[in-house]
Amino acid sequence: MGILEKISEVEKEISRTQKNKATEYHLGLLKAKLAKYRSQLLEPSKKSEKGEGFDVLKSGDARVALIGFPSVGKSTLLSTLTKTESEAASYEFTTLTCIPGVIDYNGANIQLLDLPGIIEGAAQGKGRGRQVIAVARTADLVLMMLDATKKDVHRDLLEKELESVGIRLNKQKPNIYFKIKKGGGISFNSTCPLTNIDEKLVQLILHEYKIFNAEVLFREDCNADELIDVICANRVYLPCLYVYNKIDQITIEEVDRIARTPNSIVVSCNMKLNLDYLLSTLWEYLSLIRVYTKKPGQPPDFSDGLILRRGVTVEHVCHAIHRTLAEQFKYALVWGTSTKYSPQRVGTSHTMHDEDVIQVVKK
Ligand SMILES: Nc1nc2c(ncn2[C@@H]2O[C@H](COP(=O)(O)OP(=O)(O)OP(=O)(O)O)[C@@H](O)[C@H]2O)c(=O)[nH]1
Ligand SMILES: [K+]
Ligand SMILES: [Mg+2]
Repeated sequence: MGILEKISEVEKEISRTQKNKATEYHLGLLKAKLAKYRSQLLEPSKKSEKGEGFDVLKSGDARVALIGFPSVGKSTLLSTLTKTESEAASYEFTTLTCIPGVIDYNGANIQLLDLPGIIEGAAQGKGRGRQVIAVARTADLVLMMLDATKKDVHRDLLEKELESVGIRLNKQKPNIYFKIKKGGGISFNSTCPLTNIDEKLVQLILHEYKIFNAEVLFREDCNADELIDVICANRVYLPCLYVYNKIDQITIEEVDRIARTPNSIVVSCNMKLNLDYLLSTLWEYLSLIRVYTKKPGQPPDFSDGLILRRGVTVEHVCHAIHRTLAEQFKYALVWGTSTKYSPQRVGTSHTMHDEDVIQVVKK
């Protein structure tokens, strides 16, 4: 019997079995069996190694990857926040591929990717861990879903998995200037006192990587790990939101404690608790802003804002409106929190805020 047949046999048996006190144990065993078969299905065979079903086209204004242990409620969240249905069930490894959905929020399209659960050893290729992690690297944000009824070890384990493949969560890229040279040895400098590393250690590390000519300038007090990250150059720095699901199952004191930990949000997907707050936090963490355009003598077009990133300037806005607008730019009028007066006349280098209104005046 093939693995898929075994799975469907067990599924049939589960649906045949009446749910009551007497069958509790039997049902539990069946579910464990189902999870075992499903995890076997996840073992990378030569075929699935390539990541079939995982190369989903990037679309929309931002991409969010759902990472978590099996059965924490990832698919339930996707089905709740988007128009896409992703199968959710009480057994582990229900989801086997990458399922994209779209969150429509503040006029932005945020691509949400439901993924198979990952477990310890994922980075080494356990289950579909490697494919899942590869998808996470392409995201603008990791939404790490955790089961609020379980201990915090899950969070540490997942962080370690992602760390081990070069994903850095809620960390800035170390401020070290590093450039490999053709000759001249290693030039080492710093603009601040270094308490974790010295010239000798830097040299040792660089030699380990067979680098003998380079310029290294520490602009902050970094340690050896951070230097290695810069040398390796393939690290990705992603914001991460820890979303604790199933708070309907824990005490209010526990909810309160978890909600106070950094970068964490408490929700219940089943009860639809706190999902609005989750969305507004996602928006913040993705650094998304809306900018509304206005034609002279007309009210702003609030129905169709431009979705941009925090920190964009008027020049970026011009490019987003039309390819050639920046060349014809004379000045712009801006209303909103980015200016002292409303409206204020600004140039191309002015930085825009969320919900600003702009009117571009051409030459
Ligand atoms: N009590 C409670 N159960 C929930 C909640 N959200 C989801 N669940 C249940 O948790 C189980 C697993 O949900 P899924 O959405 O399949 O979880 P998943 O993380 O996608 O699981 P895999 O795809 O197997 O990794 C289901 O039985 C859900 O009904 C919640 O807020 N509270
Ligand atoms: K599940
Ligand atoms: Mg799922």
